[in-house]
Amino acid sequence: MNYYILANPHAGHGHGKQVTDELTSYLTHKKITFRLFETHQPFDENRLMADILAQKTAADRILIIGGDGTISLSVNALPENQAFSYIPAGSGNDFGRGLGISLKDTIATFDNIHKAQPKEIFMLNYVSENLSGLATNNFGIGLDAAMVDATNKSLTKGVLNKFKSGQLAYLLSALHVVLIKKPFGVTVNGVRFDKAFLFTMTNHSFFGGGIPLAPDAKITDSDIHLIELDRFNIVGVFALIPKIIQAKHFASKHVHHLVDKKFELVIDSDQLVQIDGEIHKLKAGQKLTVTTQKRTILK
Ligand SMILES: Nc1ncnc2c1ncn2[C@@H]1O[C@H](COP(=O)(O)OP(=O)(O)OP(=O)(O)O)[C@@H](O)[C@H]1O
Repeated sequence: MNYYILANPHAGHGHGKQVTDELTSYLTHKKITFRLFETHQPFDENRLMADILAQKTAADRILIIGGDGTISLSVNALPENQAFSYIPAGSGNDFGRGLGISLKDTIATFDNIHKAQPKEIFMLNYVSENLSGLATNNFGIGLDAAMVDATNKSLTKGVLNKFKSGQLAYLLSALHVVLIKKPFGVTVNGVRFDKAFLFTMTNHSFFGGGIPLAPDAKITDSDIHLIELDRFNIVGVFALIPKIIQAKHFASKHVHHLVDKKFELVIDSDQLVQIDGEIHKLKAGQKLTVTTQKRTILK
């Protein structure tokens, strides 16, 4: 049995390389055979995963090293029945947090992987006219999409990530976007929201680098958690931000928490959406269906 490792050395501003070097030295020392496939440019995961799938045998294992972007792209390139393992090496690492994997101890994480039995987890499966795929973390319309868009464009993120403050970068972008983002209308599973502001679906707890947006969501079940925040007065919205970080936001009457196996929704106006931190567009009037898909992990 060989490990086929897909690694993003640039994840976590170079942490991906550190983790990969540490792991490959350990594997060599332990005489565990592996082949390493490193990304050479953004969005290389699809090509590398195709190479891996063409070369590996049924007995071989796939191990992914990187952040939330790497795992999302990699999983989208994997067939539904292909098991995988994951070692987080990004800045936000929400998927790693959702899995309950150590974000620090690479070797302990690998030792667990090496002796693991297959486990079922669930991911969001989204389908609309122009947009379909799997989300390993979350699918957000409105505020978080605007926030991710602003954060991606912001120089601030690069500076703050050097100090390992990815969460702070998201927070600062959020503060700015909260002031300028307009609410939107949406109908979801027959429920109407006229002033949706934050509208995010997830099936594990974490968002934006460790913020517990859906504290009771579990990656091991097929429930999808939808968190909707109405746009109300701006002072109130700002006051909710620390409550979200402390997982106390469900006490607010402006926060709605829907849990279901399937969400069907239509938005009233074109909106940016963020899917695992990547920005896309969803058009007004287009039906979006979100369910879950079962995947197998060794962790
Ligand atoms: N060789 C490369 N050179 C430059 N960028 C790369 C390379 N390989 C991958 N990337 C890009 O690296 C980026 C960061 O990857 P990833 O999202 O996994 O880590 P992160 O952003 O540091 O962590 P997180 O998403 O957990 O906050 C992705 O946008 C990916 O496209």
